[in-house]
Amino acid sequence: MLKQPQTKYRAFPPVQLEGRRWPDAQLTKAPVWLSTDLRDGNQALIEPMDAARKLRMFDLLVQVGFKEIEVGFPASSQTEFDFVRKLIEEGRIPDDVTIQVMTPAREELIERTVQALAGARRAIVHVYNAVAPVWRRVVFGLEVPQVMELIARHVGQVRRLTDAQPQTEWILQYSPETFSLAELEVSHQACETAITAWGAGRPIILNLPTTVENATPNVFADQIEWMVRQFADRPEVVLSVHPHNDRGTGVAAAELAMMAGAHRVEGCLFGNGERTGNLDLVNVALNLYTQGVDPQLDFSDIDAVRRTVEHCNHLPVHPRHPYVGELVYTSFSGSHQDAIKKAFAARREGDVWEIPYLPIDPKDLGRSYEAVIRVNSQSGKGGMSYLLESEYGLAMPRRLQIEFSQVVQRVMDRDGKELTAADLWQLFRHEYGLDARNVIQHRVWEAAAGDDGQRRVQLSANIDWQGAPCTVQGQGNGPIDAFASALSAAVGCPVRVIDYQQHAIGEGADARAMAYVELRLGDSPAFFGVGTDSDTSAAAMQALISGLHRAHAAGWATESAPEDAQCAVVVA
Ligand SMILES: CC(=O)SCCNC(=O)CCNC(=O)[C@H](O)C(C)(C)COP(=O)(O)OP(=O)(O)OC[C@H]1O[C@@H](n2cnc3c(N)ncnc32)[C@H](O)[C@@H]1OP(=O)(O)O
Ligand SMILES: CC(C)C(=O)C(=O)O
Repeated sequence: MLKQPQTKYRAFPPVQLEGRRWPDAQLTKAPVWLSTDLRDGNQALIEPMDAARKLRMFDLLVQVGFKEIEVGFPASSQTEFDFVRKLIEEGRIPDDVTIQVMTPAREELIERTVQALAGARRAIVHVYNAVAPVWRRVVFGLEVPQVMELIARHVGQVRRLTDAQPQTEWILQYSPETFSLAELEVSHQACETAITAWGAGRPIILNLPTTVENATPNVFADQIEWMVRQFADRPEVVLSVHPHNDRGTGVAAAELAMMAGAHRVEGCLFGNGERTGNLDLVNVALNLYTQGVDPQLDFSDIDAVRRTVEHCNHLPVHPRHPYVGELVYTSFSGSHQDAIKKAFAARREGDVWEIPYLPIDPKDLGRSYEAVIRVNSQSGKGGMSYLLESEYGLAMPRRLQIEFSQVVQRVMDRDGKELTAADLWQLFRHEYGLDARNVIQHRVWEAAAGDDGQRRVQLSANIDWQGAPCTVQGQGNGPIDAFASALSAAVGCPVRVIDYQQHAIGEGADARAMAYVELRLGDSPAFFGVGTDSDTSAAAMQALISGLHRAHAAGWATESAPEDAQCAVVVA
């Protein structure tokens, strides 16, 4: 790269526009959309579409809701010509859809183009020629007056040929190709020349392209507002824009152009097209949708649209592509996951969509919440607890989330891979011994009230303590308290329950209790235990043993069992 790029490149000059209004405009309705997937998109493909792929794309565009579709460049090849004939002759164009075809300003090509449209109910003939200085000088070798003469002659020819087929309702589209690179006065003169040659007052679309993006989108917006002012009092003129994406700002250019007064927008699905692509129409449409504006295009099964587009174009859509990419609704990072999880929990039916890091509800586009949160080494407790809650119904207490996320992090640090919900669930079951059946049997009965008059219960349980069956007994103000005191006696060290929470998972006959206990063994730090059972007391007791096992496994143990222990629990 050059140290002094100004010796080779120069900035496009800003537009001198007094009192520009577009910066204050707000987009409140959808533009007229024109899909050029079958023309500009197609001409950029490694393998242009055959008839079958073209038809599939056409049907998709109709189904999504496009009312104007550029179906090809009939003079370019027999395939293109035949495709247009097929649509017309087989009656495949719905009454509310208008097809458009493109031709350069060349006599024999215009003639063939109009022939291709014979019998169409309504059609847009799209004539283009480049108007920017470099093209005039290098490509055509024409001065401005000769460019105007070229337009007048060829638009006049389109008029004569189409007038001879009055059964079709004709619209002319004229594109001063390379508009964004041209002097505004020259583009304006080119458009006026086309209007005059077509016949003042007859419907015409003036389509203003950034054939190659060459400036920041505000410059394009200025250019469009300047043109809008020239045609403000001519209702027969539809001002259209056709952005490309060379600087990566095709969408911004289209949006600012709409704010500047463009009525119509041309582009392709997911931004296929020459070089870095045409404007991505899905992106603009869904940007409108997220502002509460009906885009008049239906992407409620966006993945089906993507699959068809990938099939027709033989090109993949990037996993990070706005709204549609495989990863665009996924958060891996902990702080994002935490915010998303909290926002989902706070959200009530009918609320305005306010979920952090998710500009749109994936469900509106037919995507599930499944992929919203995925867990890797950048994740925290929020992410893994969201997955365990959404997939397995676990409502883990906050401190358990913190404890288990350290277990998850250790596995991540070791393996460095993503953990799925199923992986996390397996790790959780293993860590908290959910598959072990530690409480084999238990019995609880009322004991005489204590001196304080409070209720006392007596509990006896057959448990499996580290592979050895034994019976423990204890008393307390409820089954959990009684079981804690039974275990204290059995292990010879006080088992203190700091916190206990329980909830159901599943419904009806399949419902199970999920119990979470936080305990200390003697002076140990707090450990969580988790238990599950169809019986709520059994679940709680399982959780206590689970916590005890974990404390024990971490090296916290009594020195020896007291002599009056009900069973010979051997603790290391
Ligand atoms: C920005 C855009 O997307 S514009 C659309 C571009 N799309 C396509 O080109 C796809 C289809 N094109 C084709 O199949 C072919 O190019 C055809 C059939 C149109 C023409 O093929 P050819 O006659 O072999 O010409 P070629 O492809 O080399 O085109 C260049 C010629 O057309 C002229 N030309 C280019 N654009 C235009 C135009 N809009 N109006 C008039 N003449 C034009 C060039 O000056 C050049 O003329 P020259 O041969 O006298 O120097
Ligand atoms: C609108 C036409 C001429 C076009 O495809 C372009 O300029 O990119």
